[in-house]
Amino acid sequence: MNIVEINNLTRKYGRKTALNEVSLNIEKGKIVGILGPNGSGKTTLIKILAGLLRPTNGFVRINDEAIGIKTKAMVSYLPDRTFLYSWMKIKDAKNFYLDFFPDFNEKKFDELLNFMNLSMEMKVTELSKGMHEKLNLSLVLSRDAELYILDEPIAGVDPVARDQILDAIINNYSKDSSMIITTHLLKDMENLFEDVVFLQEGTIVLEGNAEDLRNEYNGQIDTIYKEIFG
Ligand SMILES: Nc1ncnc2c1ncn2[C@@H]1O[C@H](COP(=O)(O)OP(=O)(O)OP(=O)(O)O)[C@@H](O)[C@H]1O
Repeated sequence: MNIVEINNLTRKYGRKTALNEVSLNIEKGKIVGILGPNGSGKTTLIKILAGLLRPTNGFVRINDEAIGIKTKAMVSYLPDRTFLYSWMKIKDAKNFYLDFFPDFNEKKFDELLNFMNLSMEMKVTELSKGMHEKLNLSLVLSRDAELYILDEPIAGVDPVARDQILDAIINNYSKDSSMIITTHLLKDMENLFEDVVFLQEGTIVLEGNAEDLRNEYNGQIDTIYKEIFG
């Protein structure tokens, strides 16, 4: 059973083709890494899945539904930029999510916040970059969503916080849900991925089960990445 079906997807920005006839199926219950250098089309792909950008051509289905209100309700999306207001304390951010998303799980959020060493009274503007990422990730993972889409979840955090975030992702992942994650930090993240997809200039150049690729290429995904893009 596929959670995501992408068929001949093309996205252009004016003359620039950011995605060129991409086809990809993502199986339910998997954690999939979308990998590729700057400008390869990762964010474009993710924004289309999150319903924030329209394709120029082709189609995408999530749980057999065309992108729209129904799929937006199933997808919990972590953008690569912050989306909270500067007047907010963490407790306001929580209430904002509670109001907005019927699947927001308050208990899960309280536990995650505690795990991330954050507290309700902290002001959003007074958080460091890494703390901010931890908060955003706590919010996004606290939805009982079918599909989580995380764009660069550990960029800009120190190694200890990185491990903490990776643990939070692993602990909060259930086989009933699926995850799509983009990253440049393959060394840190590759063990999380069951499947990986390599994007180059808007085209898929390699995809498959991470363990199979390690065996086939006799190296880590990080090494394969450097061979392809280096
Ligand atoms: N709003 C836009 N207008 C014009 N071109 C854009 C726009 N957004 C992205 N592009 C172009 O589309 C291509 C793909 O960009 P995208 O942001 O999807 O890449 P990415 O793989 O996410 O890169 P990064 O790793 O740097 O975040 C790039 O060539 C980029 O310049």
